[in-house]
Amino acid sequence: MTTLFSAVEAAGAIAVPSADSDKYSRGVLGVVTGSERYPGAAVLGVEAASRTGVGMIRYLGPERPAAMVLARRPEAVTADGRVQAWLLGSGTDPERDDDERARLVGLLDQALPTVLDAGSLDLFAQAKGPTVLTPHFGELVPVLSAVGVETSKQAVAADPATWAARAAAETGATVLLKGATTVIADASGVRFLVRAGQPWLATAGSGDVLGGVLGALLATHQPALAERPELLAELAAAAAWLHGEAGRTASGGGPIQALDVAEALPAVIRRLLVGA
Ligand SMILES: NC(=O)C1=CN([C@@H]2O[C@H](COP(=O)(O)OP(=O)(O)OC[C@H]3O[C@@H](n4cnc5c(N)ncnc54)[C@H](OP(=O)(O)O)[C@@H]3O)[C@@H](O)[C@H]2O)[C@@H](O)CC1
Ligand SMILES: Nc1ncnc2c1ncn2[C@@H]1O[C@H](COP(=O)(O)OP(=O)(O)O)[C@@H](O)[C@H]1O
Repeated sequence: MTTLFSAVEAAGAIAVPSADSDKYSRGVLGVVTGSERYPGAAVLGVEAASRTGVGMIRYLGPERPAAMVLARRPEAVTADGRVQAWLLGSGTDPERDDDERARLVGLLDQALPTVLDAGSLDLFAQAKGPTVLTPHFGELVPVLSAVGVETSKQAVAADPATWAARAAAETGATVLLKGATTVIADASGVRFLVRAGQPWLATAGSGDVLGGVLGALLATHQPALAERPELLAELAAAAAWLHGEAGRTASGGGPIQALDVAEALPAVIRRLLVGA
């Protein structure tokens, strides 16, 4: 059944720390995003994840984006270690060498909750854990083509719900198809429509911020996801709702940049949790 996702449901997706929480029990998000060409995507995703709330972020991407991530967020850790969920692909190139492919496949073999965005969308068949694909209309076309379904960006734009459901059915992943209305579909069909955002969100890097929000929600719900797979679509919808609402809050009717959206997240979450 499809429902329009609500603020109450989004509030339920926030993992609030308790007196016995520590940074590991809250959840660690591993991030492999950004490249020489698009280093900013790494900064945007890490900033968004950190402002959504997570115990720790391990940024494990290339050197230049890593330096930029640390300059913006010294809290990020660039050493290998325990991780509860992965965010892969924003700002990366799907034209990777064999070593990089083997490394990413190795991460996917861990079967942890994973967001596959942008340059990592082609790895959906290698993902072993609960996986959310986060394409825009243009990016859904090659995902479908890889499973033998030919379509076009125009066809997807004309009927996003149908194509999101088809992609979920064919790939076995949960699909978050971005747009003015974001569609979340899983194996049971279209689960949620999210219309929290507004057109000022159509700005470069906005999707990289969404990836960070979703990564944080997966990392903070890893044990629950293992018990309740249908939670994945709920978390994806919550991420789209938080992203949209943060965009609306940051904008107030005027222009915004992607980083503004990430910075507005704590206020949006505070309003959801304590109504202030
Ligand atoms: N600061 C940074 O580091 C930033 C880094 N970024 C990173 O850049 C990488 C590439 O991102 P990208 O998918 O936007 O690819 P890009 O080559 O621009 O477009 C290819 C074609 O796709 C289409 N298309 C694009 N968007 C669409 C949409 N929303 N809805 C529908 N269609 C859309 C459009 O097709 P057309 O307009 O020709 O129909 C366009 O020609 C990716 O890794 C991302 O994370 C970006 O987030 C920006 C900030
Ligand atoms: N007209 C719109 N109204 C509301 N939200 C939008 C609109 N256009 C884009 N968005 C949102 O902005 C984000 C754009 O993501 P994406 O296309 O991946 O951009 P980028 O690659 O620049 O990060 C998505 O979350 C999408 O839902």
